[in-house]
Amino acid sequence: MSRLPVISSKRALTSSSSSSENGQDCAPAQKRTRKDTEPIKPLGAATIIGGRRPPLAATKAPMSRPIRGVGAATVAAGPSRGVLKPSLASTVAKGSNIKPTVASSDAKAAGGGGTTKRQAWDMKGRVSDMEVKIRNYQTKMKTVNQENEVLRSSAVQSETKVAEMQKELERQRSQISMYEGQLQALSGVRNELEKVSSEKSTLQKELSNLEGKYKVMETLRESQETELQTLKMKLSVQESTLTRLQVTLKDTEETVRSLEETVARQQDDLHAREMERRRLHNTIQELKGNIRVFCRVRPLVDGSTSNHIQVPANDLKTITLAKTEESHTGKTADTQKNYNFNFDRVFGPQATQQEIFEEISLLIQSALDGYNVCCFAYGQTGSGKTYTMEGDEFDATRGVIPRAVQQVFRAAEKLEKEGWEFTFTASFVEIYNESLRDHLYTGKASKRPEHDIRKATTGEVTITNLTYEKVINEDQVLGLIALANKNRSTAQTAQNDRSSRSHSVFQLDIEGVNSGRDVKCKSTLCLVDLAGSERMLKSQSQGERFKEMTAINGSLSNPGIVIAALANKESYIPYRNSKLTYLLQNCLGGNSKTPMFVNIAPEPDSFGETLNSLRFASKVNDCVIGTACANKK
Ligand SMILES: Nc1ncnc2c1ncn2[C@@H]1O[C@H](COP(=O)(O)OP(=O)(O)OP(=O)(O)O)[C@@H](O)[C@H]1O
Repeated sequence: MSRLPVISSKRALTSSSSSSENGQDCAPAQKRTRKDTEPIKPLGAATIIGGRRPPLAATKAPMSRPIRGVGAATVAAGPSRGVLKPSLASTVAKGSNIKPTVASSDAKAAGGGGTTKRQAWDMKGRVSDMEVKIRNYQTKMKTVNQENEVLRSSAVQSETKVAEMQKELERQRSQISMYEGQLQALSGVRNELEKVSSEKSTLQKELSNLEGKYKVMETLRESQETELQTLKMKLSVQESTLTRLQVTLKDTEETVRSLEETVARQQDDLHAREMERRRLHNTIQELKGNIRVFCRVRPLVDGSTSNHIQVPANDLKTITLAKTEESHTGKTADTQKNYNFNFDRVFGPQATQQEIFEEISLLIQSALDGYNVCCFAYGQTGSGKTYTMEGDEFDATRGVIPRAVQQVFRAAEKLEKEGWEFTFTASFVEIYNESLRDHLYTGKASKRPEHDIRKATTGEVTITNLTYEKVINEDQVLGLIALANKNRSTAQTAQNDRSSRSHSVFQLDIEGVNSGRDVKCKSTLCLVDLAGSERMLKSQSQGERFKEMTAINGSLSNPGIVIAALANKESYIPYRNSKLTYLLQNCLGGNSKTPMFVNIAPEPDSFGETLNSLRFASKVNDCVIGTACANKK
């Protein structure tokens, strides 16, 4: 179909080429053909034969008017039906070449048979020419018709070909659509392939990762295998060692059994020796005296030495108080009066807290052996009683109470290894003006309870509503002492000089049980910081102050009176004379050990009070109370 224009042009070319082949004569003839409306029919010649024509028209007609062959016409129509083969085209070209032949025949005819021109009058000749011409034309027509037939058959062939080609086209189209379908399927496949390939690359990455991990695991496995081998070797070594050790163990168990028997025997020995030690220890203490009095001289505030107090360096038991009496007349020399006192030990101003404690530590030890121990500090205000009993917070300056507590807990710890179990109960009470105040009270001040001293039928003395705190170590006791000091300073603020005029009694009740030996012991360690011992002139004291002074004086002298009564083995011991003696009755009797510190102030103006203190202490020192016995069951 698309080749039609090409064929037309070919046809045009063929036509033009044929024109050029025919020479110039043909071209004007074609032009004329287009202008003429009426073609000249061949029959016209016959008509021409019969009629007369002007010579010009007669000569002109065969020259100018080409006879259009049927074949030529058919050829013109032919190309529109399809593609012409080159052979056909040449045939057509040949067909178209007929024109010049006819034209030349015409020319011959017109010329009257070749180069000879017919005369006008030679009608016969001219007719014959015409007939020749007609015959030529007829021959030509036949040829053209034949060619036409050829062309037709060729066209039919072409149509068949076209139909075949259309069929082919259809087939190819369906093939194309099939291919397109396949292509679509293939593009799906390609997508699938791309997906698969991306999955593949992911899997490859994973694979390479896994390979890496595998390598690591492999290395690990190898190292673990090596380790396993080493362990196996060690195990086998250890197994053989174990076998050896098991044999040794049996031997050792035998040895342990025999050693245990030895230990048990030795523990029995140890216990017997411990009991013997206690007995001997306490015999020594008793020989030394259950009442022991120590004198301690406080250093002067400026560090200088006091002239009226003499503590000989070579005699640790004597103190001399020297008084220079001026001559009344002035004629005689001043006389010096010496007051000599003997005590269990005299400590000069340089004595340390450690030295002080060492002196009583053996007595404190007795508290764990079941003996009641009551340690007093006696002396005028400011003489150093509290310093001796409590001391300062630093290790070197700690007083008797913290050191005693430390010793008791350490000794208890050692005794626990020998089967003893101890329980400790602490209390801290103040006796002021014959009334009791709990130093460990932590409640509201307005709700402070009243206290009273009670004696049970067992002989045990307790204070009602008092805080009795179970303690298990030294630190807890130190915490309670700190609480007591806080309570005391609060009371001190409310009432001036109260602490100087009150007694502070720290008590540690000790109960020990040795269930293995079926032994029990019970004792009380009492550490008492007495009120200032200075005497007040009765004339200076009135009302409450007088009452207070009487109470202090009574309670201070009453321990001495009680001790004296005990020493004299009197039938009535006046414990009830004061709250202090009533509270401490179990610690003052024959069942107790009583160390007492008499503290003296070195200032010259304290001479009188110092003399009084030393006299009182000396009296106590002279008392010999009966043999103490431990509270053991
Ligand atoms: N041996 C000593 N060495 C150094 N300083 C001491 C000594 N004895 C006492 N002092 C100091 O002297 C001052 C008075 O002592 P302390 O308070 O112990 O006297 P006290 O007899 O308890 O008085 P009070 O009856 O008023 O309670 C305190 O500052 C104390 O630190």
